[in-house]
Amino acid sequence: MTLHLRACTYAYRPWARPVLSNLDYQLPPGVTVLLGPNGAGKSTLLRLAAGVTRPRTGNVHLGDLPSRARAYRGAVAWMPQHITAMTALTAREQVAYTGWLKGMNRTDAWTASATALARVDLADQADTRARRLSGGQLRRVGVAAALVHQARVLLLDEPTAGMDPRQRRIFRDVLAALTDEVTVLLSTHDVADLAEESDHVTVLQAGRIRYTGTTDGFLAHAPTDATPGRRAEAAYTALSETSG
Ligand SMILES: Nc1ncnc2c1ncn2[C@@H]1O[C@H](COP(=O)(O)OP(=O)(O)OP(=O)(O)O)[C@@H](O)[C@H]1O
Repeated sequence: MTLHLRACTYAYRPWARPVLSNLDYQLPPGVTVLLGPNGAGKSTLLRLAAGVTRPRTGNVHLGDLPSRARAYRGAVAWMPQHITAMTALTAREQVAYTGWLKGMNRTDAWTASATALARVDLADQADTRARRLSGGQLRRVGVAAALVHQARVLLLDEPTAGMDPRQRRIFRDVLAALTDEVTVLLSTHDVADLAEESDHVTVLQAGRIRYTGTTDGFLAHAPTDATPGRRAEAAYTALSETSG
């Protein structure tokens, strides 16, 4: 089942210039990294894909399922850019609560919460109140919440922001361990860290798709003398500079 945004236009105010205008986007299978400068519209695209924001015109589907359908919200997980610590809840309770909101029963959500926290290396903080966690730990709670209900599509808004290098590596391991049935779209400014390990790259600029395709195709935009290990950054810079 493919997630498809068709002719989507979105503006935050009726009179404002649209952030996304007549955008067509089809999410390929595997892991896609969404790149773009601040304000390009990455979070907006992810919110539309998650069904938490409706396009002014156009539509969003997962296969035949429209984003307004209840089943759509069960099939898609969204990790917002800003994770809110729920007052008085522990990390495990917060993740379990997300599972319950997504339709799991209480027992399954409680069990799956512990598993998801272990996957992001946060088992030792499961009983800590979420509001006492560091920024990087809270982001891992956000990733765990996205993993908890076995969604088919994961939409992750800057999942590695604020994570230390070890945690970023663990996050890459989490992605690598996902089964082929799971499709991922994640936004990041960590171009070097994530882009070279993804299957696909999408570059968004001022609400338009500047590039979408395989990671190899993306890296081919790097100059031939680009330093090994910095090819993704070089490719991104080259694409940004040649934008029309
Ligand atoms: N709640 C809002 N109200 C009004 N304008 C908004 C709102 N959220 C975002 N915008 C505007 O929409 C545009 C796209 O924002 P968006 O957050 O989607 O970009 P982004 O690519 O995710 O940026 P960043 O990399 O900084 O997170 C920006 O011009 C931003 O100012």
